[in-house]
Amino acid sequence: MVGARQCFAPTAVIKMLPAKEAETIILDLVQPLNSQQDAEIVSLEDATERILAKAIASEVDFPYWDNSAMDGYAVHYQDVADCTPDNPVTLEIVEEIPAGYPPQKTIESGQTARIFTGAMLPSGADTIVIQENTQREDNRVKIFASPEAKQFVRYQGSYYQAGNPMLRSGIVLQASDIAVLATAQCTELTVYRRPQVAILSTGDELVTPDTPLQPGQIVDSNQYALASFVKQNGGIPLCYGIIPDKPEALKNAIEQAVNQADIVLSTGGVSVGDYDYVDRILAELGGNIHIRSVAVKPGKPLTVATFDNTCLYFGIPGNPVSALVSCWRFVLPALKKLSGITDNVTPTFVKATTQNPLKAGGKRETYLWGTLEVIDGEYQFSITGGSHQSANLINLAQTNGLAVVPMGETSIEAGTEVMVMQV
Ligand SMILES: Nc1nc2c(c(=O)[nH]1)N[C@H]1C(S)=C(S)[C@@H](COP(=O)(O)OP(=O)(O)OC[C@H]3O[C@@H](n4cnc5c(N)ncnc54)[C@H](O)[C@@H]3O)O[C@H]1N2
Ligand code: MOO
Ligand SMILES: [Mg+2]
Repeated sequence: MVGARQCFAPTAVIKMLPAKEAETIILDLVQPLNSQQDAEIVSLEDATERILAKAIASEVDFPYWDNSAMDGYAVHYQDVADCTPDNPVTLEIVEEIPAGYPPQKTIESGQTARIFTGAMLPSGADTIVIQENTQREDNRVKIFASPEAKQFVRYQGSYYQAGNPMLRSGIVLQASDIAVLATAQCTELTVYRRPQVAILSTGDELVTPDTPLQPGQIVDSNQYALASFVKQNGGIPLCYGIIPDKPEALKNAIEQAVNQADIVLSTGGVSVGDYDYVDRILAELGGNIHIRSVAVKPGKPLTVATFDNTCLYFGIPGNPVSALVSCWRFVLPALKKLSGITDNVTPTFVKATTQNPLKAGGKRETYLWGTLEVIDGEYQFSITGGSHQSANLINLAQTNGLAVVPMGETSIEAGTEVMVMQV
């Protein structure tokens, strides 16, 4: 726990933690959902983007049966091992096997079956000759080229053998996984329940978007931004709306949220102003405060607290850009780990060439928003035009990358390398 701050003590006593250190502390605080108590059954149709809570093994081999990979003829390899265009071999066609129908006959030496892609290989045959290398004459076929032994046969179990591990728990199910599950005939799966994330906007100046603005008011954009962020990342947003800067009202709302949600995100009220009550209330409610400030711009005030290991609380700054940067940089890894995801929970940083000079104050790791593109196979970063102040959410729209100017550095020249966080 970072040293406790007196409620209205000077800000100088609050230690700004480097981003990486804060990320480590936060991830250490996160207790992933329990794969039994926090799991639910979903149908395959509803499983996309859900996180597997129970590893999957199939009771059936794949391919299920030996079958043909091509349209052609099923043969004994020995019968056709030496054919050439000048010295073809003629075989008797004893059966036609379309996909979906079991073969009725055993192929003897000198015989063949007409076969189609996906159809079961008849017993006796071990190789497929593609029809391009043949010429049919009634119930006979001439083979003009020798295949390789076992060519174009997809053997039972050659891709997967029943009982082996198929999909591990902790993965986010994508279309390719869904295909595997369908093939394994898993029509119902055990996935982690979605985490519940309470969202509170604090501030007397805030109104909902449908309210005509009175002087001094501002629309509560954070509620919508954070709800969207939570949904995008598999959580259930519990929208608590606007809570006034009144300690009692705020305390009640925070207490309720902490009791209801896995994660609570409040915005505003975490800096040093006289109406910034969040830290004090968290302490009064018995929260264990681990972080109060991070060396990140925008997003310096960040309170991270835990309640009896059942709820992780993020007191996020009110400025709208700071709020989203804090979510991308610090809340997302926590949300992913809590959700049961086991791999790649931390943000992805890629090396890019910046098209523009990047400026920073040097005291904090600075995140500048813009566009990340791949041009001629290399990442290029273009900073968004306009003000990069934390209140300017307008030019944050369509951002897909945040260029990072490290702490201690004040500029990065155009045309040089910069690390960019993908968002
Ligand atoms: N003397 C100092 N003042 C400030 C410092 C400091 O170190 N010393 N830090 C500044 C920084 S950095 C930030 S970031 C903000 C953080 O302030 P709070 O988290 O306490 O947030 P508020 O004061 O409540 O609001 C800040 C700003 O954001 C607007 N806001 C708040 N909530 C919303 C919302 N839901 N939707 C849209 N906009 C919102 C609010 O109107 C304020 O303009 O503190 C600086 N001050
Ligand atoms: O850190 Mo504050 O978020 O600069 O605006
Ligand atoms: Mg404030």
